[in-house]
Amino acid sequence: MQEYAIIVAGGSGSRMKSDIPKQFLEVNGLPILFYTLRAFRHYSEELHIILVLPAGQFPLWQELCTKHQLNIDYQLIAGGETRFHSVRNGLHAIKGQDGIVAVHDGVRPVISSDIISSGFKKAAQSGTAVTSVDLKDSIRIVNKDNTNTAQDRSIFRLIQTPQTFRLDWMREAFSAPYQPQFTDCASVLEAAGYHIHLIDGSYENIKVTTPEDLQWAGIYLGADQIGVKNKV
Ligand SMILES: Nc1ccn([C@@H]2O[C@H](COP(=O)(O)OP(=O)(O)OP(=O)(O)O)[C@@H](O)[C@H]2O)c(=O)n1
Ligand SMILES: C[C@](O)(CO)[C@H](O)COP(=O)(O)O
Repeated sequence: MQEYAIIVAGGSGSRMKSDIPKQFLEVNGLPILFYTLRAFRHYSEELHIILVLPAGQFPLWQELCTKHQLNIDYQLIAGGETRFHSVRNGLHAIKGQDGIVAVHDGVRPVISSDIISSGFKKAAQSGTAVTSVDLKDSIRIVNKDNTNTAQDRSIFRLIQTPQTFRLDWMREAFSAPYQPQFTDCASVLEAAGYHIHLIDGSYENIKVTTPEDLQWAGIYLGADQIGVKNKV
């Protein structure tokens, strides 16, 4: 079965508060997005990779590819208004009938081949595979009257990407109108009635969102000895 990866990097990065789009910020001398693309290409030479970027960022991206000599085969597609729309644009670029699609945040550069592979295997068996980890902190719910109450954290999981699905199920789910609660692909597939299967992610698989995340990305991507498998 053909495997596809949609790497979404069409956001504005408002929480990073940087002049340069966060997916282009350098970590250990290379743009974040390079590590993500290389991790997926490292997983498989056969993988059809679709990169989704805001159309206005295409020229800057091309400059960076030339500067850093990025030599990876992928298809470039324009992003949309929200993550949901960017994923949908990526899906429209897929012409085949059958396949398995992994959707991954461009700003999660510390992703291993093992996790990518588990997602494709689980989705090929069961249709859905969503990466997740246990919570390590205690959590409390803030009530309407501004009091707060402890929660049982064992019933929660933190959701990461890749999120991997059957292509036909994704197409059906993403034909629905956008809803604000669609913060990831799993919520879209769930709304379409599909059961979401969780697989293990990793604590290193951080989403670079706010400035301090850059330091952790630098440590993980530069580390030899702390179990990170996708160092480039
Ligand atoms: N219209 C959008 C919005 C988000 N994304 C992508 O979805 C991923 C997760 O989103 P997030 O970390 O929130 O990125 P931004 O939307 O860029 O950041 P912020 O919310 O701080 O503005 C990122 O790789 C981002 O580029 C996208 O492809 N298209
Ligand atoms: C898709 C995601 O990374 C899963 O944790 C997350 O939902 C993205 O949220 P964001 O607010 O768009 O960063």
